[in-house]
Amino acid sequence: MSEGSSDILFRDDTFSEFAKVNTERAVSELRYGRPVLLHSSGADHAVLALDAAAPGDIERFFGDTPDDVGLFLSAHRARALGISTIGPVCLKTGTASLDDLSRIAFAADLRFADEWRPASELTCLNDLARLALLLPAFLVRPVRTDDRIGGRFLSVDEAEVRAALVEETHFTEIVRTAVPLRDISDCRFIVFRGGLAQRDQLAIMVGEPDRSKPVPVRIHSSCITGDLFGSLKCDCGDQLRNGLQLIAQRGGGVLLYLDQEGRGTGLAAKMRAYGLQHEGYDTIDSDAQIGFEPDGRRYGAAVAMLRSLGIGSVELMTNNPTKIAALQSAGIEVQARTAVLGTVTAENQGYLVTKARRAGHLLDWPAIAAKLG
Ligand SMILES: Nc1nc2c(ncn2[C@@H]2O[C@H](COP(=O)(O)OP(=O)(O)OP(=O)(O)O)[C@@H](O)[C@H]2O)c(=O)[nH]1
Ligand SMILES: [Zn+2]
Repeated sequence: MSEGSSDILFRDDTFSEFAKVNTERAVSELRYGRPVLLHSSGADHAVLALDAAAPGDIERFFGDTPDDVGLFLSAHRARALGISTIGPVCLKTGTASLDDLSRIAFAADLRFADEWRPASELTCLNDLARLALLLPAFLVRPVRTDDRIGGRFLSVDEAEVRAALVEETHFTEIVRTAVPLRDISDCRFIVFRGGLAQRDQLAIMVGEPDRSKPVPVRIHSSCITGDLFGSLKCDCGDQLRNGLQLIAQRGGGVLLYLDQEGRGTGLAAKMRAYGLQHEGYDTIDSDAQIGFEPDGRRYGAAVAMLRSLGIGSVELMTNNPTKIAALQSAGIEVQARTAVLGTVTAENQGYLVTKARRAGHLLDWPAIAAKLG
C-alpha cells in the first residue's frame, strides 16, 4: 500500500456524522462497564454507568480519592428519593458497594436527601443512558483533561451527544420482500436502515395502498412480552394483530414496527419496572422510580419511513395523541384517527386506565375500569 493511500479508506465525516459515531462508541463503552470521559460546559468528568458496572469497576473508580466521586441521578429518580429538584442531581455517597449504590439508584420506597447538589451540567447523561438502554445512574468524578485518565478512555463532548440526538430524517430502504401472514396473505416486509446506530426498522405493507387517499397506518412500538409471548400485562399483542386486521379491512396500508421496547427504555428497564408494578406502582410511577420520564419515544424513524414510502396523508390507527402530534408536526397530515383496542383483562386493566388517566390516551377509562367490575 503506498503512503497516504489510507486517506481513501474513510469518508470525510461531517461534524454530525462523527458526533453520531462517537456517541455510539461512548454508548458501547458504557454498556461494557468502562468509564468514559465526558466534556460538558467547561467541566470534564469521568463517568461510569452503574447499570453495567461490576463491583471491581466501582472499586477502581473510587480509587484512592473516593470523596471526589458522586452518584449522578435523573430528576425523576431524585424526586422518588424525596429530593426536591427540577433537574438531575449528584449525591455524595462516600465509598459504597455496588449493591448500596444500586439500591440508591433504583430500589423502591427509599429516601436519600443527605448531601446532594444540582447537576444540570451533566444532563446529557440522561440521554446517554437512554441511548445505551441503561438506567440513568452514573458514578461521576471531575477530572482535568491532563489527568492520566484523559488519554486512556474514550471521550465524548456533550455537543456531540446533542447532535447525535437530532432526529434522523433519512432512512434508506434496504430490502423489500413478500412475507405472507396467517391472516393476511398480501404482505411485504420492508426493512429500512438509518438513525443512530444505523438500526433496522420495519415497515409492513399490506396490499398496495392508494396514496391519493389517506393511507391507513399503525405505528407500533415493539413489546416483546405482549407482541410475541401474549403477556397479559398490556394490550400490545392485541393492538398489533387488530391493527393489521383493520389495515387489511381498509384494503391496504402500512404498519410501522419501531424498535422502541419499553417505551424506549429497553427490555431490562421494562422488566425492572414490571418488578415495581408487582409491588403496586403503576406503569408511569414505576418508570419514574427507576429514573425515567413517562414516555421518551421519538417518531423520526416513522416519519422518515412514511416519506420514503411516498405517504403524506394518513388515517392513523392509535389511541395515543402523542403519535398524532408527532406526525402532524413533521408535516404528515393525519386526516382521521381510528381507535385500536385490545381485550381488557384483570391483568391489563390498571395499565389501560393509567394510560387514559395519566398519559392522555384516547380511551374510555371509566368503561375499562367498569369492564371487569
Ligand atoms: N416502560 C414500560 N413500557 C411498557 C409497559 N407496558 C408496555 N410498554 C411498552 O409500551 C409501548 C407501547 O407501544 P404502542 O403499542 O406503540 O402503544 P401506545 O403508545 O400505547 O399507543 P397506541 O397503541 O398507538 O394507542 C411498547 O414499547 C411496550 O414495550 C410498562 O409497563 N412499562
Ligand atoms: Zn406491551
